[in-house]
Amino acid sequence: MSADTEPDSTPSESAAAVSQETIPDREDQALLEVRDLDAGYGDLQILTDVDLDVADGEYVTIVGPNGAGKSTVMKSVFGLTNHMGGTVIFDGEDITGLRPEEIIHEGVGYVPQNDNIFSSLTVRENLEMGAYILDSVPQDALDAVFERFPILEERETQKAGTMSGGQQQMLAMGRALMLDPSLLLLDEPSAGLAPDLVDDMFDRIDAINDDGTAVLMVEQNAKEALRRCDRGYVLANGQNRYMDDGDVLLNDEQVRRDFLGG
Ligand SMILES: Nc1ncnc2c1ncn2[C@@H]1O[C@H](COP(=O)(O)OP(=O)(O)OP(=O)(O)O)[C@@H](O)[C@H]1O
Repeated sequence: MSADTEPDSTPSESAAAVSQETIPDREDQALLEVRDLDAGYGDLQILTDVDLDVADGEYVTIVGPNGAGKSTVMKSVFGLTNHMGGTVIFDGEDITGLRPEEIIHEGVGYVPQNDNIFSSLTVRENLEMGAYILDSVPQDALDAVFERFPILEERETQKAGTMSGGQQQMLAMGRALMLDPSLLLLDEPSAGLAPDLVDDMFDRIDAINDDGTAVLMVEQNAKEALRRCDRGYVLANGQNRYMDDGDVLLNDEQVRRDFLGG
């Protein structure tokens, strides 16, 4: 569904339409706080007044129609869009307008949807690139990634571009985990995966989150994402529409009808 054909939904009774009043009070444990974010590309504004919170260790997902601006939210948190207004606070620091290299330093890892590996480099070289901001590659981080994704150790010397889609996605995640981020941004991690690999990918994301890393994920596979996450946001036309616990959104009649295909 394109942005200009999005349904003109109104808040339903159960799922909470987002306003400052409905954002939970997570002041004590807030890791990421996005407030009134306006952002876009060049002069083109895509996001308007977007609010979003991720608590320490929380698993949050953003769903919504094609072109809603979901990826733009992720890119904006990671300093890859033109910032036009509002603030992004991470772990108590104002990271609004910082460059991606600076944001990585703060503890945010980002796995983009496309072009998320270096195809001509080996698996190991890709992982080492994940730690490029450090003077040397931390062996314990490499060991932890290999432990989490044993296939990457098996394929250590293989050119990344020759691996399957699922393995490349694991590599992209592994690279982002090399700096042990406290927040991992995942843009469409199941995109392009064979159906039998999608569940495995979601299980791996669950495991990363269970080990304490907060996750902010954009997914087209909205129902499964809402099933797995703690809390979800529905974004449409570059604006917040709903925010609630994943299962509340999943079971909300209007959200289902307008955004989840019934
Ligand atoms: N680099 C760019 N330059 C200009 N416009 C862009 C750029 N990237 C995205 N857009 C536009 O921003 C809008 C939001 O795109 P975005 O990719 O954030 O949406 P999305 O919700 O992630 O969609 P999808 O589910 O299709 O990936 C779209 O109209 C898109 O065409």
